Amino acid sequence: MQTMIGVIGGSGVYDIDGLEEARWTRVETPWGAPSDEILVGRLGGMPIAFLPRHGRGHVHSPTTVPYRANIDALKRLGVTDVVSVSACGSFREEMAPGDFVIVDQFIDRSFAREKSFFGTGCVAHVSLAHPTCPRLSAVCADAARATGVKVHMGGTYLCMEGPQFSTLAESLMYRSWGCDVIGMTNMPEAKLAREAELCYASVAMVTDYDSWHPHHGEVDITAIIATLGANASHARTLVAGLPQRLEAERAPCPHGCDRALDFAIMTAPDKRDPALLAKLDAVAGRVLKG
Ligand SMILES: CSC[C@H]1O[C@H](OP(=O)(O)O)[C@H](O)[C@@H]1O
Ligand SMILES: Nc1ncnc2[nH]cnc12
Repeated sequence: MQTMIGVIGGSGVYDIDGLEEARWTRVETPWGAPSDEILVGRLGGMPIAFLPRHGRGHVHSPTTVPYRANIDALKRLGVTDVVSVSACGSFREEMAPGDFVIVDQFIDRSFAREKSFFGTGCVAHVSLAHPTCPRLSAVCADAARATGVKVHMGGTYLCMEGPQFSTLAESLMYRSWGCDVIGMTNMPEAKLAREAELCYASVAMVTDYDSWHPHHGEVDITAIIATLGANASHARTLVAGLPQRLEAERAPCPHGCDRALDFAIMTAPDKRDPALLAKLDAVAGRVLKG
């Protein structure tokens, strides 16, 4: 199978440059419209799809991002490896604004979002103990280091609902839980990527110290936006470095991301809802066909 990179650009990252044969494409999905058209093309000879998570012009809030449509659309286009690029607050002194954190764990505190492609008529339970792909994460870390930014390998991302930032009490509590960074979007994105059998890596770019830090006061969106600009430029350089670090002919994921549904579907074949099965054509076609 051919490798195809899918990049989901977060706040401040609404396009990428350097693509050959680039065109913005509208993709319809059974889960509605994705956040925006998707920029498809080739980068360093490798097929790539770029989707701005909030849409160009930042239209969608973290709650209204159509997460299922976004992941389905990338899968439908042939994407095999999803790189999520996000802004985040930091709970660690050493994870400073401008640093990149290659996230490997999540605590999901979001509550107003659809979190699964499956449900009544086709129930599935995928494993999420290791929600990111170590192979793809290592590639992202290497590409991030090459941009010159400080890279932290591994970190726990607290996903809050938002759109308001945390209270001081919440910020202190998340810190006491051992969280490293905080954002509003990587869940349910990572869960859905796993259900869709896509490798998923999360590059979290620190913009602020949330509100716990005694010397940095509360989160200030103006300061965040100032940091976003430099982070976004490093993110674009990181993305440009991905194709040379990935195999064009893709070996199966050694961590099994691309086989996550092998034993996950619980609903007996004769009890499955044909309407839901039809919606699952891209996400679960591999295991539902035949
Ligand atoms: C602009 S600060 C808050 C906003 O930024 C992050 O977005 P993304 O994860 O898409 O980069 C954060 O999650 C909030 O949505
Ligand atoms: N402190 C913060 N909390 C939640 N999301 C963020 N995105 C960037 N900074 C953030």
